[in-house]
Amino acid sequence: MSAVIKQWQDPQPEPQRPPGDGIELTATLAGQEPLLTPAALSFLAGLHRRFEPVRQARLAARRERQAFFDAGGLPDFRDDTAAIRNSAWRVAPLPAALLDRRVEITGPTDPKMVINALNSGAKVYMADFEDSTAPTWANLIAGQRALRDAVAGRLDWTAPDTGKHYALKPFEQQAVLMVRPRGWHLDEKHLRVDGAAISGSLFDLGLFAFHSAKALAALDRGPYFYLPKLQSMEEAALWNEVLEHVETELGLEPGQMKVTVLIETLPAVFEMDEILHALRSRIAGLNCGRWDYVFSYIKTFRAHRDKVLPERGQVTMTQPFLRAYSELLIQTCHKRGAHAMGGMAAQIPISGDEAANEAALAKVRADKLREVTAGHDGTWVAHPALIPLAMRIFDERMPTPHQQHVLREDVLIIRDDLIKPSFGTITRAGFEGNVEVCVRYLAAWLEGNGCVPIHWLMEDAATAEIARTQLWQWLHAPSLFLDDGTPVDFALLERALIGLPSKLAGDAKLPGSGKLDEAIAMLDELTHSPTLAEFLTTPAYERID
Ligand SMILES: CC(=O)SCCNC(=O)CCNC(=O)[C@H](O)C(C)(C)COP(=O)(O)OP(=O)(O)OC[C@H]1O[C@@H](n2cnc3c(N)ncnc32)[C@H](O)[C@@H]1OP(=O)(O)O
Ligand SMILES: O=CC(=O)O
Ligand SMILES: [Mg+2]
Repeated sequence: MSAVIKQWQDPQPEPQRPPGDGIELTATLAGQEPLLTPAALSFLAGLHRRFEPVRQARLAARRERQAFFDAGGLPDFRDDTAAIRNSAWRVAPLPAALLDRRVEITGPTDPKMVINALNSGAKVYMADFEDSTAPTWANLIAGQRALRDAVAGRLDWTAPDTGKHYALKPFEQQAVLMVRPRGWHLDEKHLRVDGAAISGSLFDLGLFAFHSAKALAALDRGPYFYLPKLQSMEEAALWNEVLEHVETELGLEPGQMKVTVLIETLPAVFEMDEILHALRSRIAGLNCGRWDYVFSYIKTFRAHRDKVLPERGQVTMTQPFLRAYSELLIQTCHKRGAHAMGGMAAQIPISGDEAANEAALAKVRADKLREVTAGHDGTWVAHPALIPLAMRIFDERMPTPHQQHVLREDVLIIRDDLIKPSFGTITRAGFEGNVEVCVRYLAAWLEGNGCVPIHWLMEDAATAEIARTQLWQWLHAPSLFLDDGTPVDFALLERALIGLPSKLAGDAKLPGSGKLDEAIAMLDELTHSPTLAEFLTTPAYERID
């Protein structure tokens, strides 16, 4: 289990800032000053002042578009951007370090994870301030420090309980570092500029770039980023402007900072060409962020009774709407000279049960085989033990560094393929499983842990969001029944919630055990609310330090 970071131990002298500069830090941790220097804060404030109005406009555009879907509208390819889709252009050539990305490991940014991931043998490590991180100030500061020290080659860590020492392998043997900042919808409440919270995206990306961009550029390693949860080409254009500005401010070459965009919202799948185009001087690929994509499908169609999905376990990548999404992503990327990255299988290794472990690994193997056969250029794993398995499959099936030559011209995907209803059932176990995952994940998150194993599946903000939005949609859809004929109603939810504390009581090591009551109350409130909350993490963020 990744440890929750508490505090730094090495206090530094207090830096001085001019009074009345409009910058306010509302939290302090011993030792945060070397990161949040006056120059770094002024750089972040500059980002905020320049880009906050546009961020707010983009968030308002999301709300407007959702109102159209709620009124019965359906997503579609845009008329006003047909010229981008229909003309010939390619993205800028990819840097050498990003040509072969066959296996990427992802994970939170505490020092042990960072060292383990960089040493793991994966081609890339995506250091995650997003789906797998609960953005407590302590986690963010420790993560930023770990990444800055890793880039500088001086990160090491000793486990306080066992005394085990962790140190980085030589640079040439490390995975290539990519950083995923939070999405546009999240604020960083601990840094306020002119009275308003700065965007979490700008804080995460800006602070990392401020400290490490020059060093990474000197190593010919970017910096490189994964950009999450975009919904439109205008949001991609905003990112491009931010990155151009950062390059200018930090004295980097134009296009030095490369990005991979997660296509993990339903609106974005209709704008993949446009997103690549908006970022064409710096984009290295798109990624099938399948878990958020399913979450977004549910959210977009919250009011569409005919698009209700079956229980989570039945929504696999072989459902027609998900297969269409992955094939269109591959076709679009390869046409434009970008990598088409696959996504995350949720299974993790199971210790102490050989048969169950083999069954879990077989599912991961099947998923990776599907990806490489479809034409993906690489994939994600959640755990280091899965790297050899994924690597073997890609090595066997992809002898070249990537397979951009696989154009998938056999694929013809139209709008209706991408929004096709899925068939399946909702069982009692599926309903109760959603309740359990929501409560346990939320409880862990409130304690500062953004990624936990539950029943040997990796659960993070994206997978938990599927469970949460499914419950809301099922409970608010008229006349919905479990496969045994039981009506899906609030009585069913109450029974599941009431039974949960006793079901979990025996597990003293349960992440989040101190926050179960708070999590139960939150889920109860979120599911009863007549409107669907856009993100679980927004109200939950108000409750963490
Ligand atoms: C939908 C999406 O966005 S997917 C992307 C976001 N999600 C992720 O990145 C998931 C990352 N994975 C994880 O956080 C973890 O693997 C978990 C929580 C699922 C399981 O963690 P644990 O229960 O600690 O796993 P386990 O005990 O088997 O770990 C064994 C070792 O591997 C390490 N490890 C596990 N996962 C990772 C990882 N992703 N990166 C680096 N090291 C890891 C552990 O730190 C531990 O190290 P140690 O032996 O030195 O102590
Ligand atoms: O970020 C990845 C996802 O699946 O969501
Ligand atoms: Mg995601």
